[in-house]
Amino acid sequence: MRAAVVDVRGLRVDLDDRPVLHGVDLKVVEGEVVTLLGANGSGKSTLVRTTVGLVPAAAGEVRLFGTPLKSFRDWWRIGYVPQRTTAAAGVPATVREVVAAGRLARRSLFRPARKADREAVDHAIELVGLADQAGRSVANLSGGQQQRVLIARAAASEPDLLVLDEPNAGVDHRSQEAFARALRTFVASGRTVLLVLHDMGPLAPLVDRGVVLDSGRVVHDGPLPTPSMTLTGPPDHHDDHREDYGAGLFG
Ligand SMILES: Nc1ncnc2c1ncn2[C@@H]1O[C@H](COP(=O)(O)OP(=O)(O)OP(=O)(O)O)[C@@H](O)[C@H]1O
Repeated sequence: MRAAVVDVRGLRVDLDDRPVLHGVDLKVVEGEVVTLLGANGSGKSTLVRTTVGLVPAAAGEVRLFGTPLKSFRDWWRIGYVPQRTTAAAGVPATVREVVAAGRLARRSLFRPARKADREAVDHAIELVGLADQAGRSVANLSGGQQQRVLIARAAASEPDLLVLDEPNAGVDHRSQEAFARALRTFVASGRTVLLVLHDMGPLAPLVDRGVVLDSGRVVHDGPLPTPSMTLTGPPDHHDDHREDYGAGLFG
C-alpha cells in the first residue's frame, strides 16, 4: 500500500469565529493527483492553507508524510503556490532570481549555490517552458507566465508534494498547456499533487481523484464527479463556479 502524503482527519477550521470546515477528511497517497472542487466559498483554499500549516485547525489532525503538522520540519518536501498571487509584487527580479529563491529551502541561506542548485533552478524553469525568458524581469511577463514562474519556484526545491491553489485561474490557454506538460513530467517521477481547480481544462487526464466540498463538508471523494453530481445542490446554491466547473470538464 502506498504511503499517505497528506492525511487530514476530522478537520474543523473557524475563521472570524465562524466554522468554515466541519470535520473534513482527506487522504492523498504517494503518486496521486487529487483535485479539490466545489463552489465559491466552499472551503477549498482554507483546506489547502490549513494542510500546509498557514491556518490553525480548531479540531482534528493533519499529518504530512506521516508526521503530525506541529512536528513537521521538512518544508522543502512541499512546494506550495497560493491562489491569485503575482510574482512581480513591485520587485524587478528576473525569472531566474524568483525561481532561485524557491531553492533556498534546500540550502542554508549563507551557503553559496552549488552546481546542483543551479541545475535544479534551470530544470524548474525548463519544466514550465520559460527557458527563453529566464533573464527577463517578471514584471514584464503575462499573468499566465508569472503564474508559471511561481510554479517553477515551488518546483525548484524538488518537492515530493506540490500543492497548488487554482493554478489556472486567469491564465491564458498557452500557459495552461505548458503547466499541464510540467505537471505530467512532475507526476511521471512518482510525486504527488494536491490542487484546487475550478476548470479542469487540459489537466483532466492527469487527475486520479476528485474531492468535492460543499459548505465546508466533503460531499464526494472518488473518480471525477459527473456534472449531475456537482450540480445537485439546491437551486439557491447554484452559482457561477459550478457552471465553470461543469463547462471546463465536460464542455
Ligand atoms: N480570512 C478569512 N476570514 C474570515 N473568513 C474567511 C477568510 N477566508 C475565507 N473566509 C470564508 O471562509 C469560507 C471558505 O473560503 P475559501 O476561500 O476557503 O473557499 P474556496 O472554496 O477556496 O472559495 P473560492 O473558490 O472563492 O476560492 C468562505 O465563506 C469565506 O468567506
